Amino acid sequence: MTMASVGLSCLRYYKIFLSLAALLVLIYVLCARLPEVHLAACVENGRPCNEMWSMKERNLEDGKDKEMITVKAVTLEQHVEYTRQCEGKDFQITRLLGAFRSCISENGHILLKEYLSGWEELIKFMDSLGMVFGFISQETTTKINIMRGHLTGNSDEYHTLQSMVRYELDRGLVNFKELPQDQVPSGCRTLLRLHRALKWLQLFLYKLSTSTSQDNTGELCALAYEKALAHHHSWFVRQAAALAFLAMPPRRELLQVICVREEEEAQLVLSTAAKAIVRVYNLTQDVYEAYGMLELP
Ligand SMILES: CCCCCCCCCCCCC/C=C/[C@@H](O)[C@H](COP(=O)(O)O)NC(=O)CCCCCCCCCCCCCCC
Repeated sequence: MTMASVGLSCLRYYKIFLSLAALLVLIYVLCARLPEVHLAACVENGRPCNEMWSMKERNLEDGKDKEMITVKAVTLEQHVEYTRQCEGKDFQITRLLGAFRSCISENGHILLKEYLSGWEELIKFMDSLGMVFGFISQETTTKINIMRGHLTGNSDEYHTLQSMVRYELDRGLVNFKELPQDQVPSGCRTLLRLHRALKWLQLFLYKLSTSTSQDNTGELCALAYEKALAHHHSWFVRQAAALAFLAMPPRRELLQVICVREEEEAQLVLSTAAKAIVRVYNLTQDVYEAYGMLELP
């Protein structure tokens, strides 16, 4: 047997091994069972949410224009903030809304503690979808932990996004050229990763709010991902994300995790969440743009 033929057969085994590995990963992702999501026990003022919702909806005149939608959203915001409970669930859309709303201070600064609580709620959401989303949840947790590390002991400097940017820039802690291997990544760089993912989330929430039960949630995810995030990720991460999207639960199940039952309620909750996130996203984007930090390595 010549060296060339040994090399060729090794290459063949290597290819077979690679294909098998890819197939196994695919089967694992497709077969991983998402946890059984029971119908959410959504209680508001001691009554089932949908009952409360129909009452509220009846009290509002029906209208298709934007203004009417805003009126409805304001009503929802007031209610979800104080009374809406989704019993027995880790993830609470009220907490998510509360965090992303309250992270904007009166002068339009982003309060980091509240911002990170919003992210922690999103981690709970991902965790409730099962293991397939574990790597995304883990990556998010890593970024949150880096941020929490910065906040610990430097709470004044890291009180807001704006104070963090000033502090890190003044001390030369932001690296514009390359990611330093031997030091903790800066808050500016870390938050930028989360900020980019918020773009994905706002697009996804809007798509989900305007979709129907016929729409494939994985496709909605993928579309939003292509638009907002894919170009920031390596080839490997893009493949892993594509596999995770295949395992996205159907819309109906997602809505159960969010704890809404009726279509109208779903649209309101999702678009309200998207709006709250857009405000945070835009304010953050302005800061990163102003300091030329949108491409931090
Ligand atoms: C529930 C569905 C989840 C779909 C999530 C879509 C985003 C998918 C891509 C995430 C890939 C994460 C893998 C690692 C990426 C990192 O390379 C990359 C760059 O970091 P580096 O510069 O330090 O290397 N990291 C990141 O971009 C940070 C990604 C953070 C992902 C956050 C995703 C949040 C998803 C929240 C879903 C919640 C839906 C809520 C509905 C009410």
